[in-house]
Amino acid sequence: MNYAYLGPAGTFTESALLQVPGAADAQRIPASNVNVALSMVREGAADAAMVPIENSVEGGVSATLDAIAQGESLQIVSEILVPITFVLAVRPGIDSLEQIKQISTHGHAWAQCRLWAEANIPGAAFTPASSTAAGALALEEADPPHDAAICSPLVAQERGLKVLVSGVEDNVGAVTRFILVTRPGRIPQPTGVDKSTLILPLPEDRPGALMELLEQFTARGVNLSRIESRPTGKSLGEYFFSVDIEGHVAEERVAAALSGLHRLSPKLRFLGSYPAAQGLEASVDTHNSDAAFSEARAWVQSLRDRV
Ligand SMILES: O=C(O)C(=O)C[C@]1(C(=O)O)C=C[C@@H](O)C=C1
Repeated sequence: MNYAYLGPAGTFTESALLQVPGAADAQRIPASNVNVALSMVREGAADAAMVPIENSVEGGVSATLDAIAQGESLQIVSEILVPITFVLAVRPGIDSLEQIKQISTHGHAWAQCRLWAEANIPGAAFTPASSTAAGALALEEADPPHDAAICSPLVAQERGLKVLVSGVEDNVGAVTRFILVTRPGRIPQPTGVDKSTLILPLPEDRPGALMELLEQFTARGVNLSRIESRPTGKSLGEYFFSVDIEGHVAEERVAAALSGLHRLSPKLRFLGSYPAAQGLEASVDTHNSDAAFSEARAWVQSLRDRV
């Protein structure tokens, strides 16, 4: 196996990848952005890609949500959670916060440190970097493009960067969720604590259309753990929904919800069922259990057999 990931080395995405069994000894290919990492999988240059999808403070990572919703189909095979803490690393010659005029980091990291930055370096101009590690590595250049970078403590330590302040995040205990993506293939076996990800286009723009889709989950006792709307990019006001549900397609109630959704929105995209990184086994009412579904199906069949 070889793995593409949002690079360069030292990103939080690489920390997530290193949690995948075997990845530490496998070939790891840094990509300059999420689209490049996913294209490498689509084109066969990588077997899998690790990309960020959701942060507990900043919400969904739009680049990933959009890239997996369109283009050739991909499949999520696992998810990894990484606790997030940031340090403020500076270029040589910077000894105080007042000297910082230019700062860089990944947009998602900046959003997680905005209040700290407003209070402590109010005059500093922000330039987005392709990742936290890319912003930090630029500090090593002969003539760095910025005075400071917000990055992981690990990359600062590994590169021997000068850290002026640690723990600059606004929310202690933040977590980012990453997904491991492959070309469509076998779906991981259910573990009892699983998630499934779907892309749901609204079949038509009319009152109650979203409600009808959501009812498919409610009626089968399927819990949603994330729902986000994203523009399709085609015209103003045209959106699709990116949804995570608790449960595995091998479970009857999930399969029944999917089949109802497919009738309402035939262009829906199933992005995979995979083990949840945390959580409890979904509590399923007796009437939504696999046994209740098979019994009901057998009963209806017995009636249809008499036709
Ligand atoms: O820049 C990195 O190090 C990343 O792995 C990307 C990313 C993200 O996209 O959210 C990952 C974790 C942090 O929340 C900040 C940035």
